[in-house]
Amino acid sequence: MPNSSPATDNPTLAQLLQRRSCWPLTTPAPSADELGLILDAAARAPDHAGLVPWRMTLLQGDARHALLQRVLSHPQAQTEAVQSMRGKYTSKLTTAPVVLVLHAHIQDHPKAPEFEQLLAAGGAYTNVLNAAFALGYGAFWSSTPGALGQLLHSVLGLGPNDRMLGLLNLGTRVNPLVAARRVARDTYVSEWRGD
Ligand SMILES: Cc1cc2nc3c(=O)[nH]c(=O)nc-3n(C[C@H](O)[C@H](O)[C@H](O)COP(=O)(O)O)c2cc1C
Repeated sequence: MPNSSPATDNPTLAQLLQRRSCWPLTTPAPSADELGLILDAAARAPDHAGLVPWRMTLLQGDARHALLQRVLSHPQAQTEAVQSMRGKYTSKLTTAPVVLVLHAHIQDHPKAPEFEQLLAAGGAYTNVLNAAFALGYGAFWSSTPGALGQLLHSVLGLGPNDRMLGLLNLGTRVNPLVAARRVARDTYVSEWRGD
């Protein structure tokens, strides 16, 4: 199998092969209808036993700043380590016009263990990235460094079966799109021929 991508005139696949993460992001945000479509794409992820483990808490406008303030004023945030991260937390929670706090709700299931539910959630969020890109918006999936994940878990009132999986920011790209450097396919695919 050659390692370079063959040409395709399939527009869906061509777009998928060009997807990039973009940061920073600004207004305009996706319209309500566009955002609905982007979020609906999550529900087309493969999902063992139909448990719908992916969850997203949607933040827009002033709610982003309100959540940041709740995070920073949380009793567990009154440490030097957290306060030294104020700038980073502010950037992650208030730069893009739309912020999705990503979490997975894990259920006990005899055939779908936790790791499969986390994989399904990852697939759902990747669909969100691809849908945003398809509509011409920028998106970026990032971690919750330091104590941010635990603080968001607490401020959002999540439970013991909820796992924080990061932040997905959505908005308009500030910088021009730079083509992705392709990873050679044989880095991640090996063919087993039975000999
Ligand atoms: C779960 C997860 C967490 C991530 N966290 C960060 C992060 O905190 N900071 C960062 O620079 N990139 C992070 N990334 C990587 C970016 O989202 C992005 O994939 C990377 O910059 C490569 O860009 P590309 O998607 O255009 O190839 C994360 C990716 C995943 C899947």
